[in-house]
Amino acid sequence: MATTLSSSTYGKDNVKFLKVKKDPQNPKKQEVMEATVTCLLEGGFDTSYTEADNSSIVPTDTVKNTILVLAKTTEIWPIERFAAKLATHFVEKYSHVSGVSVKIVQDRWVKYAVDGKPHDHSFIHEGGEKRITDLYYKRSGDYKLSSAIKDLTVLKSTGSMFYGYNKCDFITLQPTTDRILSTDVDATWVWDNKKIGTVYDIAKAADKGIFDNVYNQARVITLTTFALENSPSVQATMFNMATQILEKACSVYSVSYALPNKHYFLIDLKWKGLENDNELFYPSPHPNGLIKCTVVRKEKTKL
Ligand SMILES: O=c1[nH]c(=O)c2[nH]c(=O)[nH]c2[nH]1
Repeated sequence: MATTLSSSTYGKDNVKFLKVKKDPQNPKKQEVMEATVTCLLEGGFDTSYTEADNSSIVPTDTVKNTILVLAKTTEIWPIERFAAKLATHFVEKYSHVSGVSVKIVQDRWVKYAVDGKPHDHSFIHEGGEKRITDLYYKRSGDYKLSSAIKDLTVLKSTGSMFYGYNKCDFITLQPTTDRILSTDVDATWVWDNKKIGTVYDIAKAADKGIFDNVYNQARVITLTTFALENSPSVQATMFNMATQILEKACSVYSVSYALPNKHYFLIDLKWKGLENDNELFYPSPHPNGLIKCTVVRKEKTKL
């Protein structure tokens, strides 16, 4: 059968390292970054697929070595800076590379307090929560950079409602003004290239603290809104969170949330003559709701 290669990309996935950064004034005062990197190349590799000609292939082993050498020899905080460093490296070094995708997933190691002050080099691994960046960079100069919080698991035991929804002959759900709300936060924000500049300006934005600031703001907004709002629905809450991030972060173009609604069902104890006033729940493993949205600023209407 006559076929043609319609698209391809390749590289190394799951490249892991932990980097220690020492304070030059006090080498026992340290920061750590544990990261998992994916780096995929595209470009003039077609004949490796279609003619078994390996001459164009930069081996995935070389891609892995590059990630580790650049992790050792360059500044890698924040992850957005390291993603830009990797992407530009491959395009600069190999003339047949036309595009690079880099994804970096950072573990959340947080210094913990000893005698009331954060210890210099002892950290807690805060659950499964990750900080993520995704960069797709093309030789033409185009790029798409996003950052994300993933698997930040939260639960509130009251302060959440759900009523007024569509009722049809398939409905069994009872309306409630008091329920448990729980989710694994997946929040992603896409950066506005017009505000950041070229891919080489990502390092400048990093120097200004933009990536760390917005990450911290997005995390605080998510957690504060989750706690303080009497949630009418997951939909309304996530829109509210995304709007606040867009209000605060002028370099962000869009904000997306993908939130599972992890159900906790009230256990019926009437058979034992016991009232269950939202005190004992069954954590239902599945199914879960899954609610997603992307929010952007409204375009200003021209007068
Ligand atoms: O916040 C919610 N949104 C829904 O769309 C939904 N659907 C449902 O059964 N429970 C909920 N809760």
